[in-house]
Amino acid sequence: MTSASTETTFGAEPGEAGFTAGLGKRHAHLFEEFWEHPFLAGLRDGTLAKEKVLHYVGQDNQYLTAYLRCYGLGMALSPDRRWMRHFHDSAAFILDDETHPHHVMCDYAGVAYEDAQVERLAPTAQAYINHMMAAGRDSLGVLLAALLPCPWTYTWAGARFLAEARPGPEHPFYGWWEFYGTRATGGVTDRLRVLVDGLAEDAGAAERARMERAFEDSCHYEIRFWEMAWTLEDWPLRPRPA
Ligand SMILES: Cc1ncc(C[n+]2csc(CCO)c2C)c(N)n1
Repeated sequence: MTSASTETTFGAEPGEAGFTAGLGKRHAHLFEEFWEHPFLAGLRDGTLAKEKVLHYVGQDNQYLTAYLRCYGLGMALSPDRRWMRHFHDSAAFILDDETHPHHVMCDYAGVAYEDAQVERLAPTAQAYINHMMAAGRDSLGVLLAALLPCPWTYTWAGARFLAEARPGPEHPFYGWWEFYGTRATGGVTDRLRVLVDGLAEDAGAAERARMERAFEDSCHYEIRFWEMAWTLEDWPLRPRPA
């Protein structure tokens, strides 16, 4: 980490010429695939089977716990207290606010939030988590690049759906869409993009390439996470013999 990266502007707007703008352009097809996935389409038209929604909630709660641990890795890699404040505030947001979309989904499924929790991670959720945790053993830049598709895909899709469909409170997933399309929009994603842009400026070509690969893999995992919920993915490939 060079001293220049500690001067990263916190809270500025990401520039269109920056590293993350390039990531967004080069991997735009993955954002479209994310958008087109039948699970997200079901969140748009409100037709999702309850068991798919519940599978998602159980796995996603574990995913958020792992995301919090990644903030812990970020805290350990933080060059100064401004960075620590960033991870501290970001962790508080997940702990205090990000359970809301899960509550919306549990209400839809008619199941108490506590009863939707699971112990065991499905293969895709486990693989995504392992990928993020491994990025945290590389560098702050690679870690944050791996963490970026998470808010970027959700807030992008949220803002797009709110603008295109203008759903009202009668929509069964209104609170979910409103959370990612409004409350978590911009702020979370733009702040992270500014940080990744600053770190990429200081990184050498090899580290920038690892940042891009980490970002791309996380985009794929975001799509696979929908697929995991859609197919009720679990470890056994076939039912146990009787
Ligand atoms: C698989 C998966 N990907 C993204 C999110 C959304 N999300 C989770 S943590 C975070 C960062 C901001 O607090 C955001 C936007 C999710 N819930 N599950």
